[in-house]
Amino acid sequence: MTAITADGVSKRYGTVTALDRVSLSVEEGEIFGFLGPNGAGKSTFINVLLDFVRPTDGSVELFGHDCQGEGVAARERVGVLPDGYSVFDRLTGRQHLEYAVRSKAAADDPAEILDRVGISEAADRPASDYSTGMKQRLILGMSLVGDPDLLLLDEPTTGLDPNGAAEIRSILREERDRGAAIFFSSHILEQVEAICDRVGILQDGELVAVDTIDGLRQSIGGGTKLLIDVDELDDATTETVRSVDGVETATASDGTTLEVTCTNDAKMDVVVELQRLGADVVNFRTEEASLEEMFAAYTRGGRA
Ligand SMILES: Nc1ncnc2c1ncn2[C@@H]1O[C@H](COP(=O)(O)OP(=O)(O)OP(=O)(O)O)[C@@H](O)[C@H]1O
Repeated sequence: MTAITADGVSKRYGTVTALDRVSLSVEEGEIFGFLGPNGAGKSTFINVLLDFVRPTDGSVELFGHDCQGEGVAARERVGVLPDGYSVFDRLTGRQHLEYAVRSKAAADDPAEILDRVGISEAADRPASDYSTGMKQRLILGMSLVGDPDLLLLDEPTTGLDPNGAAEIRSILREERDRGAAIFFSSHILEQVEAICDRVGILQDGELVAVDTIDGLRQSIGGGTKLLIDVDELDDATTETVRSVDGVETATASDGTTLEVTCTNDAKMDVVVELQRLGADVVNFRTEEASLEEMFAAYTRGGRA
């Protein structure tokens, strides 16, 4: 079933267009990454889904229920980790979970969830004593109560160290595997690349691309990255390679390594050009473009 359906959603604050005709859908059993730089409109979109913000135009549905007209029904099957959440300072982690279980009339064991999100040691300490990462884990734990069919997570890995972020990703995969839809916003590209089935790229309120990571790679022309070791490398050589047809970027790294992103067709042209310039190619390897490079290609404009 379709978990999220957004149809032409716009939100304007005075002269600021926070969302500009955003249309997308997210299915159950998929992890959708909502990616964009600061101020792109990610939180505004999640807030529209939660009916904290009313759209200026367009509509959004969760499981076929209009988020604005049928808000209670729309949010019934949803677990949320909002932007700028706060904890109840005097309640312990366990009491937070007990509260979530009661308010959702669920049957979860708070101890099990605390263990799952890695804070069982701190279960009986007041949440005011928790670090940022522990609070994040606690709120994520609360969002998991009742096995929701959709998890809406605004920057879920903020404040976590790399191991913590990896643990959270593995919880999200488990949730996806039991059939939940997961929608999470992030400006951290690696987080999205590591886990998402599909990605939407938001730029100045506009959805400039929606695809799988592989699909995005293909649509930027193969997005091949070449790493070419040469005997000597100067600025003029790098500059000339940059002007070869089909080359997106060319940068010198480590003194004698040239990093080039280009279309598949341009690969050989780059090598031929280097030879023409008299550079001796010592080693040559290719890598797939990272999400970071794709993101740069999209947000520079002209790619959508
Ligand atoms: N209540 C508001 N009043 C006026 N402008 C707002 C309001 N909320 C958001 N905006 C503006 O809308 C735009 C999108 O903001 P939003 O918080 O949705 O971005 P974001 O992608 O979540 O950013 P970040 O990654 O920094 O959290 C920004 O220009 C912001 O200043």
